Amino acid sequence: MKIYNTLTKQKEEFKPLKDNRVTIYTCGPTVYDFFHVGNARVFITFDVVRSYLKYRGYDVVFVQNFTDIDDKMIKRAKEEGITVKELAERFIKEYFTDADALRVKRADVHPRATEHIKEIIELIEKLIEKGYAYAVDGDVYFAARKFKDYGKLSGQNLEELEAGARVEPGEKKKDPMDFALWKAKKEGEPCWGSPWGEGRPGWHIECSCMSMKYLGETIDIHGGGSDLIFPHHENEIAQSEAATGKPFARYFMHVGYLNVNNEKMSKSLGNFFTVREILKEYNPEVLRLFMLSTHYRSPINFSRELMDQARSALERLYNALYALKHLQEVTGDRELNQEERELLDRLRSLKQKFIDSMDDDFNTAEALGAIYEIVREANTNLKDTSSKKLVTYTKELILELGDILGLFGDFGKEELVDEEILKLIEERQKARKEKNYALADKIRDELKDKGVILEDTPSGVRWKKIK
Ligand SMILES: Nc1ncnc2c1ncn2[C@@H]1O[C@H](COP(=O)(O)OP(=O)(O)OP(=O)(O)O)[C@@H](O)[C@H]1O
Ligand SMILES: [Zn+2]
Repeated sequence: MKIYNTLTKQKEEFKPLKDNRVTIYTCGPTVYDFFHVGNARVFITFDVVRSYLKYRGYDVVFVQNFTDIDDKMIKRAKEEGITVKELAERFIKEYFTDADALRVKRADVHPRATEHIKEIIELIEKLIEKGYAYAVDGDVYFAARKFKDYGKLSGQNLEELEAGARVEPGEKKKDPMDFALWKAKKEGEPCWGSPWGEGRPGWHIECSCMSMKYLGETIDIHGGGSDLIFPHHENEIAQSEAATGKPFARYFMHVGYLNVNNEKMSKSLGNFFTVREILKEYNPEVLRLFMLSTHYRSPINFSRELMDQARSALERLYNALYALKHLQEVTGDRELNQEERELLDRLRSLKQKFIDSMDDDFNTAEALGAIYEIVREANTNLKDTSSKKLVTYTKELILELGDILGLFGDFGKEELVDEEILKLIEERQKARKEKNYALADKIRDELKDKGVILEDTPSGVRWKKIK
């Protein structure tokens, strides 16, 4: 299988460092607010990467941190009149609520920066010892120029890096390219004791430290959004490789931006929707299907129109599954005939197409294409005279492939009806009997708003719930 590696700017054959074991670290959220749909793209992408690697038989160890101390955290805590710790506790909880709703599986470890201060200090001490870092008045900086490979990830040379570098007010670095490992305490800020006085860690060092602690000095895959390539991941490489003399991560994967009107969705621009808001309107799988319909490295534009299209596509997929479930009940158990064997061959090659697409740098858009083709084959070729074996195979295949993408988790849950819905369906049936089609349509719309889709079949009305 191939992965596009930002380090080499090309697709490379993926081979884990150690046998079958794959170690992944992704940069998680700064927990000062609810996360937005742009952040969710990264979480969903790596959720799929992880579950596909597992599907392919790898033993995956996955770590995603929480940044629970930085300028944004301090500022927001002040505004809210609470401590940074209270703020972090609150939004870590909210993160899990939303991530669970999106069916993003929990990482094996979710380490927090503030719980690794001791290890962070040890790493900084090591960098000072090796001559890569220096302390000035309680701050510690990394001397970027000392690390000869600085710029290798973002592909920038020294002049370009110098042109972009600047010294912020209050910083005491010797060179604009240097960056902070430790920041001396400012009045009213949370702080920890250190050999350089009270202070707090910089942002980049936490990830180097926690990645190495939980996954080893060299890991297989390091990921995040493309905005992290520079300076965050560049600095992580410099710090870690300067300390160990070993490669930090073998493959860097970066997720493209989720945009709104061609501008990156971000809190600072104010053009964001939280996942919490979006899930009031859409089923979580609609958001997943929407995201996965584009390759993870390409930009996506977020819009209601595209979300609505994803909703219709998801409905069609569920419809096909329900139709297959119905067929399972009415078909007979017999061996496949010639035509059916040919159909089975086509279904098997579509499964292979799914795998080939995912093997090609996790091309979920094409992989979904294979699922749509399987559904098309099912819709046109399977009927109540088909072999039950083939019907079952097709249904299970769609569920198996969908599961890798975190889809169809609602399948089979339609029996959990609420009373109100049943009552409305009954009223609509009554209206139809009385030929009061205006009322019947009104009720159908009302149900639709509740996410209930009705289907009138010769054997009566069937329905399912998709938000
Ligand atoms: N619009 C976006 N599209 C894709 N990924 C994004 C987007 N915005 C943020 N990310 C990613 O989300 C993850 C969580 O990061 P973090 O919580 O620091 O977000 P953030 O930088 O505060 O977001 P914002 O850019 O809105 O301030 C990071 O991997 C980041 O690269
Ligand atoms: Zn990070």
